[in-house]
Amino acid sequence: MASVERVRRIGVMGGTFDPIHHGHLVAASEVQSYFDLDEVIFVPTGQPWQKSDRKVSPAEDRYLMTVIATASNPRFSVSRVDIDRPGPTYTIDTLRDLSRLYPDAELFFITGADALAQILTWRDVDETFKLAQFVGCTRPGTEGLELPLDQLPMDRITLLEVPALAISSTECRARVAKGNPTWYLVPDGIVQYIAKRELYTNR
Ligand SMILES: Nc1ncnc2c1ncn2[C@@H]1O[C@H](COP(=O)(O)OP(=O)(O)OP(=O)(O)O)[C@@H](O)[C@H]1O
Ligand SMILES: O=C(O)c1ccc[n+]([C@@H]2O[C@H](COP(=O)([O-])O)[C@@H](O)[C@H]2O)c1
Repeated sequence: MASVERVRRIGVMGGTFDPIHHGHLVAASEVQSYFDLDEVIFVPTGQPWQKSDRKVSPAEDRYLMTVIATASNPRFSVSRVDIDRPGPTYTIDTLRDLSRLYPDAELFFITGADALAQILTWRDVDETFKLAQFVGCTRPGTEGLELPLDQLPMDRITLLEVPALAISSTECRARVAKGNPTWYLVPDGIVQYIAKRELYTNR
């Protein structure tokens, strides 16, 4: 009897990753395991339009850091779709591009609770929910955050408790600027890449 092939399940972890840290990696790993995902694709943003009030490192640096941080996990990969698309980055475009590349796959877009709480401000959000299921991971500091539950399609959203890592890219950048260590907050290769490229030194 011919075996029935399971639909491929792909996680999509979008982020600015400036820099990528262990909070991102643990969230992706937990969602991969919980939903038995075949793969998690990390997608660094091109131009994060909701962060236009701050200086964001060059996309190639953020892309390379994401490659370095994910290289050792056989289920993790990195996509350039957002950094190669000109203009502001919208998740609707990310998911359209990935749906074209993986037409038969089921997509799971992974966010932290803070990003999920802002999701109604995203472009074409109704359409976005049609292209992927959403997974909102708990994140320290977001405990009191109110999700607009009555306005969200909760049948397309799973809230997942992940091991709490109180790490943010903002804190990592601030530590580098002050000369404090980031060892063990980010993978070793990222500490070394930040030093080599002199990122976040405000020079
Ligand atoms: N420690 C964490 N635990 C769980 N999710 C996280 C954590 N840090 C970031 N995320 C989620 O990862 C995604 C990408 O995050 P992003 O690259 O903006 O990192 P960040 O640490 O929030 O950055 P910044 O401090 O610069 O705003 C977002 O959905 C965010 O909510
Ligand atoms: O689609 C949008 O309008 C939109 C607005 C803000 C953020 N996002 C996406 O949310 C993910 C996390 O974003 P950030 O800025 O918190 O790193 C990343 O994939 C962004 O492209 C998407």
